[in-house]
Amino acid sequence: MADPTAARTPLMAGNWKMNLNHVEAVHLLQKLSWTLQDKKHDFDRVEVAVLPPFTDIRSVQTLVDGDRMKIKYGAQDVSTKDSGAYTGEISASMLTKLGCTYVLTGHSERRQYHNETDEIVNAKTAKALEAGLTPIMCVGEGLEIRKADGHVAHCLGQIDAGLAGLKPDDVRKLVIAYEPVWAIGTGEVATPEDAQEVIAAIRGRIEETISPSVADSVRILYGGSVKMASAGGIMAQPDVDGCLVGGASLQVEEFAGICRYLDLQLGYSS
Ligand SMILES: O=C(CO)COP(=O)(O)O
Repeated sequence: MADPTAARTPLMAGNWKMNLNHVEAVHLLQKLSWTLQDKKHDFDRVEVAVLPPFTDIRSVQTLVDGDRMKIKYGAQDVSTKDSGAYTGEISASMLTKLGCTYVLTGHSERRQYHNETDEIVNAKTAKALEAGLTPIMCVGEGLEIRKADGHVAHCLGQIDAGLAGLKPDDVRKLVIAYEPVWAIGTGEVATPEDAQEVIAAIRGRIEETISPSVADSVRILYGGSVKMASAGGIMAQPDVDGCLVGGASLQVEEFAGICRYLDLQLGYSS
């Protein structure tokens, strides 16, 4: 049996999407770092990462290195190719060279607006791992599927296809994010129980198809309209290992509050 209470360091990742130029990115990151430092945030207890647009990453790298920040960073997409005539694409090794730790694969906005299939998501995830990046592979159902009660099966299908052919030790390292499409940017946050249901099913599937020890290690995040006020309840669920935050990650106080959910959790439950 997979042990849902196995020690997994929570991860709070801010997906900035197509927001903030490199100057704005530096300002926001400085403020975030000061705020977290001020509150004596323990980065070993809750890991913090930001995922800026490609054009910001070099500036983020310079700031993080120069100020020895413990905040990690990464990208929102990666090519399935190594190099060559692929206009507009960014390779995994380019991201590694910029000190990226993470890269999103299969975000629903890439699936929806760029026709990314499960096969493409699988190829991107494999490329990222090969280059030493940690993919944050996203899955999630749309509203119609949720209404028809097909959400668990849909997400497990995306998991099977996205992880196909990966080595167990690679799956152990990666991060999965469950982001119900109907909860993204809508203010419609899934209940903690909704998040737990799907995330526990994903962990169960990994236990079945890979191994219990991999299922115990892999971190699975929830994403979709997470705010400071909802983070505590979501994080109280045994299988939820962090949050992938969109809109609220652009507001320093909100995102810092989400990262500090442990300090604030008591307040939320009273
Ligand atoms: O898509 C998301 C993060 O990747 C969620 O976005 P929101 O937090 O803005 O709903």
